[in-house]
Amino acid sequence: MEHAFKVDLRGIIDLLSNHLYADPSVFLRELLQNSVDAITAREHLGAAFEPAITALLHRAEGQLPRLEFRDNGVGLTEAEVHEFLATIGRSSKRISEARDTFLGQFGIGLLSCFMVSGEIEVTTQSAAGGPPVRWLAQADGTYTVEILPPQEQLQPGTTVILHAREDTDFYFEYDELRGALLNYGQLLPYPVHVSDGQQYEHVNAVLPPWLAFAAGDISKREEVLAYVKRELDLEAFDVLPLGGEGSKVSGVALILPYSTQSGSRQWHQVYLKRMLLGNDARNLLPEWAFFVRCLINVEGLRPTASREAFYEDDALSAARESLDAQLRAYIEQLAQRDPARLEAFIALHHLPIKALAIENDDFYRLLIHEFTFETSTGRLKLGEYVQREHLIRIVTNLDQFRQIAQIAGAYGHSVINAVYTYDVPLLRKYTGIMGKELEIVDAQSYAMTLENVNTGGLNEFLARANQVLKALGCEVTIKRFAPAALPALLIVTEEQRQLGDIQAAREVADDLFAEFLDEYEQEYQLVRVSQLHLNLDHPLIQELLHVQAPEVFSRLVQMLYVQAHLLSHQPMRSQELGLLGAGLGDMMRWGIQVARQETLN
Ligand SMILES: Nc1ncnc2c1ncn2[C@@H]1O[C@H](COP(=O)(O)OP(=O)(O)OP(=O)(O)O)[C@@H](O)[C@H]1O
Repeated sequence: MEHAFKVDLRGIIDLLSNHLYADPSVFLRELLQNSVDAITAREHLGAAFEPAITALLHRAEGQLPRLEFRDNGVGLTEAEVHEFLATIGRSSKRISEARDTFLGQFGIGLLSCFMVSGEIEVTTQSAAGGPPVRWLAQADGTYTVEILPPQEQLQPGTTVILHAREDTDFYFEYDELRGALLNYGQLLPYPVHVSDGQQYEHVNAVLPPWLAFAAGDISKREEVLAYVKRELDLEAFDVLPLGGEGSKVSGVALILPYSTQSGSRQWHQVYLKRMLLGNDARNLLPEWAFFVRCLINVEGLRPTASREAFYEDDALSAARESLDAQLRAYIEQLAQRDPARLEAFIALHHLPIKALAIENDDFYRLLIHEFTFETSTGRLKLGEYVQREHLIRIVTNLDQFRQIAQIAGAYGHSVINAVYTYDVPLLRKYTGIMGKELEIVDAQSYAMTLENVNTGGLNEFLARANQVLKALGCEVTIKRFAPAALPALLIVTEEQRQLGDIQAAREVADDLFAEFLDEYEQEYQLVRVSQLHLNLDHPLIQELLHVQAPEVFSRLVQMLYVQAHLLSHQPMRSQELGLLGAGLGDMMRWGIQVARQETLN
């Protein structure tokens, strides 16, 4: 036996309201869209008429409001009412030859009215003639069809009547209704009016200036920026037109005036055939473009049933590629025409731009020289850096960078501090794309490049100096290096640095934490010592070689150590602070002694 499916309309309404549509106000979008389609269909018949869509609110004392939504479109015959209004999923538009010109196609949109009204009443006069028909549908899935007496003067068109419920009263307030119609219908090609008997408005009388700007009128630029500031509360960094001749997409991209991250919530205004679809263009814009907000109208794409996104098809890919190319072109043009503005743009949005450069070679070539890095010779654009250096030297740890930065300059090197997000992959890519070698530098291997000294005659001196600093875990070497004004350089290994941190923490910790730190410290006891490189080219070191008095010698070596320690930006432990205090005390005492001696003489 063959049976027909039964449909539980309440289940379907629940599905639509809770799972398909973002919020109940979309019933107005669906009504608008049906009216626009009906007017378009009537125009296809070649009829001459003034298209009009009107939303009329009726509010009577003590009663819930009623909305009459009228259009003078093609209307429906009795047979069409049964076929299209009363059959869920059946749409006159899908079977039409002109289906591409219509907004609707799924045959479910009208049901969204049940989200705000217990019944839907449709009165319609077909452009094909015949009597007017009234269709009255209940949310329980029952409906009646009534043939009304023919009226000579009646123009084709359709009126949908909805009755507010207690819980949906809000959507029937004049301001709310006007706002929603403006939101959805601002760009529609047919006039949309709203009235409650006292107030009246032509909702889409004024088109927003971005439409003309997108169509090529660049004189509208300032107007667009002012409009965006007023209506969207956005002081855009820049605005660029999207689309162009023959494009399915036309609109504007607003460059955000603040930094944003890829995960942050994004809004756009996306219109399909000039009807607002929603605020999400996620599948229309390239992923990397999270620093733009778009106001955009799309012509040849298919919406999903919820009408809040587009079908993933070839047309969508083509539109996305075209937007991708236009946003890139904007950045390219900034690079060529307005370097100062590009700099400001990069400063704002460097993270997404760097991410894009890492993944895209063309983009990399275009912008890599524009990125600014901290180097041992100040902040530099990579373009300036590579002109000066024959090798790119990068340091990936901040402490190491500080140590190396002290001496690199004297060797004619500049090193890049590459500790920030994307720096390393971005710079590493340079060799492959631009052909310049890159070296990741660390402080110890860098210290190896200091010039060794024949220590033959200095062994005794080195033994004494090492004896002084042994308790601090520091080994003394003697080298020649530039700058000659730097008497000593302290190089601390990563492990040693952590030990320094642990010891500094241990000194201020309470008992329980101190115990834990003690244990932790044990693990680090075996690590290599730090190294104090004394600079033989420095006059002070030359003199130190001849100092015999043990007390003076120790103090001088300790003070050289403390000075180098300070310059290396290491945390000062109580040992170093103690040495600094005692050393300064001695220096002052000795100075006073010398002064006294001079007075006596
Ligand atoms: N204002 C109207 N004038 C003339 N016909 C209408 C009107 N509103 C609805 N219809 C008819 O009712 C059918 C069903 O409308 P409904 O809004 O449910 O779906 P649709 O517009 O075809 O598709 P979608 O679900 O994508 O909106 C339409 O295909 C159209 O034939």
